[in-house]
Amino acid sequence: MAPRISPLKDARKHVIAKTDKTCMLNVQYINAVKGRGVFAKGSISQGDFVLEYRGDRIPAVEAQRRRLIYHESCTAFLFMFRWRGKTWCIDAARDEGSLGRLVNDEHRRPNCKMKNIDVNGSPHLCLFALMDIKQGEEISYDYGGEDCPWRTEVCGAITVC
Ligand SMILES: C[S@@+](CC[C@H](N)C(=O)[O-])C[C@H]1O[C@@H](n2cnc3c(N)ncnc32)[C@H](O)[C@@H]1O
Repeated sequence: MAPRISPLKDARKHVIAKTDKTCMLNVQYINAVKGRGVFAKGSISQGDFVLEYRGDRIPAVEAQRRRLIYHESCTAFLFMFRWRGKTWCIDAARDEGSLGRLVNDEHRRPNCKMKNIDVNGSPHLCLFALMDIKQGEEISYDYGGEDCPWRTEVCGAITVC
């Protein structure tokens, strides 16, 4: 059997090639509230690189401008992060078929974590598995922040989460 490639090397390989692990992941429609999600087609081991959140990398000021002009459903694709002392954003609003933009939020028991990795001097947001993930499980991570309305609203009723 071929030796296991390190998760970081695997991430860099996919970042450079701009590819998703479509042999390991697929997209499924979940329901009208959540929309689509990304699911494991096979088992994923704790620590593995899962996918990159790909999109346009833009400075915070440009993200702010786009937030004002985008339809509300598109602002969910603006992922803010810090890099070298400044705030940046990956804007994945444009659907280019990448899987990263379709991963849903889970703040109680996420199975992945978003990490910022340096590839040839540029930051890239990559998901790594926090635990072993079984075939058929939904890939999730904690979006962070506190402004995710679905965490507290269920069919119009307010619940305590
Ligand atoms: C980055 S998109 C994720 C992909 C999205 N599900 C789709 O089908 O396009 C973020 C949006 O997905 C939905 N979403 C993400 N996590 C959710 C959750 N835990 N419960 C309900 N909706 C969620 C919200 O509508 C959110 O604005």
